Amino acid sequence: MERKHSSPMAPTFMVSAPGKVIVFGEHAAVYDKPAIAAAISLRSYLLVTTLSKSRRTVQLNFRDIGLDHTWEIDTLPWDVFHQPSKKRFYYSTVDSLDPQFLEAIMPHAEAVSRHLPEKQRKIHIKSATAFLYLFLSLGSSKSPGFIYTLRSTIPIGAGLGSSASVCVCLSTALLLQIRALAGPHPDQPADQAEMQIEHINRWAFVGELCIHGDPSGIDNTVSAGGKAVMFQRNASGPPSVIRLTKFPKLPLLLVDTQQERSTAVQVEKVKKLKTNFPEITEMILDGIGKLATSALGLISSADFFANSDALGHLGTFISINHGFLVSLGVSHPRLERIRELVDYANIGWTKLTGAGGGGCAITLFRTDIEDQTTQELEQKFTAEGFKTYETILGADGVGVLLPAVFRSGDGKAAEEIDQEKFENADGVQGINELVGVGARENREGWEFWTRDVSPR
Ligand SMILES: Nc1ncnc2c1ncn2[C@@H]1O[C@H](COP(=O)(O)OP(=O)(O)O)[C@@H](O)[C@H]1O
Ligand SMILES: C[C@@](O)(CCOP(=O)(O)O)CC(=O)O
Repeated sequence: MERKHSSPMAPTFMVSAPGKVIVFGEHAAVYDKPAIAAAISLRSYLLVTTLSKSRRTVQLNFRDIGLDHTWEIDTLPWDVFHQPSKKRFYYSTVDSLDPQFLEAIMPHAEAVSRHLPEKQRKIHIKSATAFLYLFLSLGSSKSPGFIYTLRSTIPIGAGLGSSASVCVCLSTALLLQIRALAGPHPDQPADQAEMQIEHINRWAFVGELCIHGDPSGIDNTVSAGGKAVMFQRNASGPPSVIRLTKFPKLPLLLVDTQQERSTAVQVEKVKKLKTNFPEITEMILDGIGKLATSALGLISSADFFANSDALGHLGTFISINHGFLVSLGVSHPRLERIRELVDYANIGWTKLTGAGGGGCAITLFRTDIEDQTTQELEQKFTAEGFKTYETILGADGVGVLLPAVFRSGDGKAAEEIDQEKFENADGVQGINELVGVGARENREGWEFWTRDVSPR
């Protein structure tokens, strides 16, 4: 209730960024091989409330993981982050974390969730570290107080890029607050939008570094820009990103093993394999990269849907990619069970997506499948404790709702999204109904940075 008495200095606003599926190339992407990923319709939403001048606190309220912590702005290590020799700017490229910054943040990050078991607290500390690193890098000691409330419809740690989408939301909100972003707006020149997406993406990558250690950058790249991309990290410079503007609407099923795992652990597993068996691991990673390149050739061909063999070829690439990932040791019996059920029903081709070790699998359907067959399969998945998702590939990237008010096109009154409504939205459906991007017809307000769509 106290909130109602405060007089906000800036309007409450919201940002949103999508999750993703990696269609080809996970793990190999970390070792500079090409990979293909597409944004999906599941998203994270971050509501930013500005406090009155007298309240010099910053509150991080990550509802889905139960993290709620408030820091006094004046006690944060601004002097360390703002030393002239180390100060970074909104347009800076940061590709590694500064140990001195991390050391300065640590006592503040470790102050969170002291009442919780160690395993859960560790997750909270990582999220808090990512937030504080970005807040101190981009913000100012003179900053007013804020509340950052996050809710997501992306399952956490399931290989669908939940962490990247959170980092893209944080980076966008902070860049908007320091007025480093002029958009998005409908008349924005494409090259300006492209540059702003790039700034968002660079800082989101810094957040990913805090959560993961050694991310390739593919997740934040596709979450920030949306649609689909061919991504290749480059040891000696910025990654190459090819926007796939004509990515086909593939008939995909997404199945979640509901088996917990961490991206950092799976990436570490592959690193160890590479250290112990460098030649053979390099061969596998190289094979995965070649599959991504071949798949790109296939889906870019003008007659992809007209050619009756093309979908089958793509499916074969998916099966081979999964086989390679099994060889890297990042599958899981629950993922293999999904593959077994799909293979047995003979309805398509399956691979794990994301880091593996649990998480999700994607199945590319054949075209001639009866509805009844897929329904029976989905029932089997449910009976065995899997969760299926329907999603659309090629969703919009990061978007903004500023102020956090919806105006319906049908003459209804404007609807304000306040802290309380957002916190109390009931589950995924409640979030989608309250703030969902494109979830309701005739709803105006959300704006997206639109990438240069000229083919590259
Ligand atoms: N909804 C969320 N709220 C807060 N933190 C989140 C959320 N989703 C993801 N994260 C952060 O990202 C981590 C999961 O990242 P990761 O293991 O890479 O899974 P994913 O494959 O979904 O990205 C979590 O431990 C947490 O730190
Ligand atoms: C395994 C990897 O290629 C993808 C990880 O995806 P996710 O965090 O599981 O959504 C790691 C990376 O590219 O950073």
